[in-house]
Amino acid sequence: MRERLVAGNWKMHGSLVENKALLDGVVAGLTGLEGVRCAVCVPYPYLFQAQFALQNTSIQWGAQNMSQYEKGAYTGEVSGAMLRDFGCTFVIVGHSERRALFGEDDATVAAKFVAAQKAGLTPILCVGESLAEREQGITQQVVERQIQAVVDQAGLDGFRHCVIAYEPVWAIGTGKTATPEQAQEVHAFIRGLFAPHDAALAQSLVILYGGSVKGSNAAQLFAMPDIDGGLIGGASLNAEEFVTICKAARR
Ligand SMILES: O=C[C@H](O)COP(=O)(O)O
Repeated sequence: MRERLVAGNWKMHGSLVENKALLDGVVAGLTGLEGVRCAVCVPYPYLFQAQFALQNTSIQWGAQNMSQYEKGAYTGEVSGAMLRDFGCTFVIVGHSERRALFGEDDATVAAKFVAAQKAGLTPILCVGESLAEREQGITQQVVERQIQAVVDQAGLDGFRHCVIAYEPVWAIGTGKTATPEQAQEVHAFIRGLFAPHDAALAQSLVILYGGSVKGSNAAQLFAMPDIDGGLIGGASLNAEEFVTICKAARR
């Protein structure tokens, strides 16, 4: 049986004071919870704060981006090894905000995926179509292209130690959630891309849904056969809401 995972993506939110309350609330709410792995992906400056608060808990932590380069003259960049130094398990790569606002193309995302694994991190690879692409009926082509770019650099083997997050861009931060059926259709499609090459790998892939997941809609989404958990933006900034979502993902 595939494991369940719920990861929070705080995006560019928080402060030392706010984070303390949020982390305390998450720890209190999730202590003793079994049947689901929980994590938070925090802004770089707060990695140490997350590590300090979560190190003796079952909750894991990670970053929201990293450099594709190992080290060197790359002003402003953060390497995978640096994230490991702060105990990160996960790093998000290819979030649609990085793709759309910071010019990350498929090849760059793939290079980051490879660099993350090299550093011992588990990449959470985000894929998903825009509203225009959905309306053109090319959701599957877009998602396949984004995944193929990573297969080209990481090989199929690269997918043995990663998480995929399907995040339709039109559902991110908009309050407009994909219906469980819409999400399931794409999740099954993603799994199906791997099945002809390696059926066991396809079955073992952890595929999260992201896009306006809330305490009130999480259970219906997580009830779908190919949805293994969620990547949670806005709702991960509220401890009670995040805990509710994590509980909804329990097996
Ligand atoms: O990484 C998380 C996604 O972008 C979803 O964000 P959201 O839950 O605020 O819609």
